[in-house]
Amino acid sequence: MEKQEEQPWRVLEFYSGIGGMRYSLMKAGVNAIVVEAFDINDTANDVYQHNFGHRPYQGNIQSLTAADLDGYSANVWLLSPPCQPYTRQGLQKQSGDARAFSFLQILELIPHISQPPIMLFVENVVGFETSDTHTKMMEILGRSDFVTQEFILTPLQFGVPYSRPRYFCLAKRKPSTFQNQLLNNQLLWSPKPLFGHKNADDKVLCELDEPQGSWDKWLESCQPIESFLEFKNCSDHSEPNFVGSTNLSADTIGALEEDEGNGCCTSTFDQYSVPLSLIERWGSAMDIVYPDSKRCCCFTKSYYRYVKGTGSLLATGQPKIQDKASSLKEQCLRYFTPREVANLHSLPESFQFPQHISLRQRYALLGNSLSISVVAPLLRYLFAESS
Ligand SMILES: C[S@@+](CC[C@H](N)C(=O)[O-])C[C@H]1O[C@@H](n2cnc3c(N)ncnc32)[C@H](O)[C@@H]1O
Repeated sequence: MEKQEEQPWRVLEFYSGIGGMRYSLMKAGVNAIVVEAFDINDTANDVYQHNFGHRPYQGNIQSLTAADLDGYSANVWLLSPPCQPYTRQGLQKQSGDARAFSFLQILELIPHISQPPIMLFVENVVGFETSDTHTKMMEILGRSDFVTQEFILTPLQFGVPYSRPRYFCLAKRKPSTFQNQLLNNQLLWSPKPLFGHKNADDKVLCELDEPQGSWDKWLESCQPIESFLEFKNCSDHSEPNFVGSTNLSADTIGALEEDEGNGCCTSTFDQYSVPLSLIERWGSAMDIVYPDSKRCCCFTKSYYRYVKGTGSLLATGQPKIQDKASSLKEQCLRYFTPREVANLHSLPESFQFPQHISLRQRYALLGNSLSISVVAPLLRYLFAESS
């Protein structure tokens, strides 16, 4: 779809979830409107509607036709398709996984749309870039006259103490061009081009190629986890030790009340403490961080349901027992609250869950979402200097 000067870009948000792409677009500050969002999940759509006042189209993306898409006169597509076909925990069936069908099918429609999108943005897990779905995506984009630049980036590179490396594909249809055309057809591991490093010479290009080993060097410039917490202490429920003057968010209180209503919690903060039985059984597999840590692990949709590999736990014990030798039981371990996970995903303060969304659903929806601190600068770069 061609665009008139000064008109806002018309965006379609596929696999919208709780709206991470839309928040990123807002944060990027580009002149764009989301003309429709699409998600099959009722609960995700409740949250999206609660925050944006618009309910996404609730159907299977696989059933959309070229005529349906023509009807939106959109010129930008944002897509964050399911990642299970490519995750290490999954069976890695890639394009053979039913959850990958809708993504390939929607891309296959591009040549059949009377005015195809000018820009495309795809987010997925690391591992996608070596999948056969990726090969097919690149083949369709090439056939449809798109030029691509790909990135693997993590919030750690943007000052956020959160390790969530993700794959991103930015695509522009000719004659549109990227700000830095030297990076066409490359996979980059550095955010430098997003910060206006326009004239990439060979030296910079080598640096951009560095795989993840070098991520540690970004840690020093990250804020401590403490800046993302809404409360610190899990041991003394009568006197919660709030960080700064912040009170618990309406979100957290909502989740607590709702779960108390189900009779599964006796004291306000109990549901965030890690039970001793879990510590005894899984202690050695837990990723434990402290308020002054500069890194925590990726929160997945199974956080709070399973311990291993689903996200970090917070030790809120006194600094003097912050050493490995001290018993885990003394370290006062707790889960990050949904609001804290939202903060680490850089969702805005205004983001809220409707009351009826349970604690587990909140974690699941957040685990599926994305880092706005990473996606916003990528979108700004994608939209820049488009001709
Ligand atoms: C990785 S999540 C994307 C989350 C989103 N970016 C956010 O910020 O919350 C994938 C989303 O795609 C939705 N989904 C998966 N398959 C779908 C399909 N065939 N049609 C419509 N939505 C689908 C899921 O319900 C889920 O919300």
